[in-house]
Amino acid sequence: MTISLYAFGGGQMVEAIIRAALKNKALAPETTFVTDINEQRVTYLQQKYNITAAVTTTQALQQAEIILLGVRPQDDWNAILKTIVKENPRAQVISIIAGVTLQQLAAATKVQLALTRIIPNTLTETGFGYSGVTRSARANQKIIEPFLTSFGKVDYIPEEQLDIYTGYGVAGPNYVYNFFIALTNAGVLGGLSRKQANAVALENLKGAARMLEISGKHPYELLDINNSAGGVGIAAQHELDASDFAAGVQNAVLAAIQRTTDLGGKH
Ligand SMILES: NC(=O)C1=CN([C@@H]2O[C@H](COP(=O)(O)OP(=O)(O)OC[C@H]3O[C@@H](n4cnc5c(N)ncnc54)[C@H](O)[C@@H]3O)[C@@H](O)[C@H]2O)C=CC1
Ligand SMILES: O=C(O)[C@@H]1CCC=N1
Repeated sequence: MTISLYAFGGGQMVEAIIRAALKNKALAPETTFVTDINEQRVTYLQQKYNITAAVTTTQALQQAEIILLGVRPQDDWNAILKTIVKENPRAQVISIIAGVTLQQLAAATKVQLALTRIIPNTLTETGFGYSGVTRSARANQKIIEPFLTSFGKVDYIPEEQLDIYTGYGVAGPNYVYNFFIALTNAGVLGGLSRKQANAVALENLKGAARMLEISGKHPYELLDINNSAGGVGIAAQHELDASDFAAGVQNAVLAAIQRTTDLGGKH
């Protein structure tokens, strides 16, 4: 069964959510509405997904079961919440805005809305990737869950963990993309063609992930299998251990978590 949705902000993340939710039949094009201040986005979304996208459409807002807050922390979500209170205060309101807390959202209006905060992952169409989710007292899990699970796995977490989830989990594909680039460049440096290097790295990435999943082994145990005594793997391991590899990744994650908290705090 589909649910009607009205989204404020039709940027990258809302598009990724809608694409997966339409594909998985949690949304139907005829009851999916997006408003954006950018006319080009409106035209693009309309043409690509056959949904209604517009600069404003009050009637659709009044009828929506779920309202998605898809703007950035720096945008005027305060004014959007006031519009929601005026037009449809009973809807389930889901915010994907990084760093902005339930308390900050609630403080923008006098009426208590049915708020849920999520931090979605851009891997929406893959079936992988967790959204971190924190519900307010008024949120209705039964109504929102089929929608949430249509674009990723769902992890209900305490709100204090949402910023960590954002910098670590949701920015997570970024770290993997960077690792992939570093690795494939190494293959090319070693003498493989770009095509070969990409293909080998992708297989290894998928295979190693699967190995972690099916073996249940700690990665140190898997490394032990891959590193023969006095051999090739351990020579590479020595160089990695002597480098800033681990600290670089960890510092990047900590910076992303800090940036999430700063962004929310500023607005
Ligand atoms: N891109 C990502 O990987 C993730 C993004 N998020 C969150 O999603 C939100 C959107 O991020 P992106 O899609 O990457 O940004 P984006 O910049 O692509 O999208 C924001 C959209 O909101 C529109 N907008 C701004 N003010 C508006 C208003 N008052 N009314 C209607 N539309 C308005 C903009 O024109 C733009 O199209 C942010 O709050 C971000 O923290 C959350 C998880 C992951
Ligand atoms: O870069 C961003 O702001 C979004 C939020 C988390 C990941 N991407």
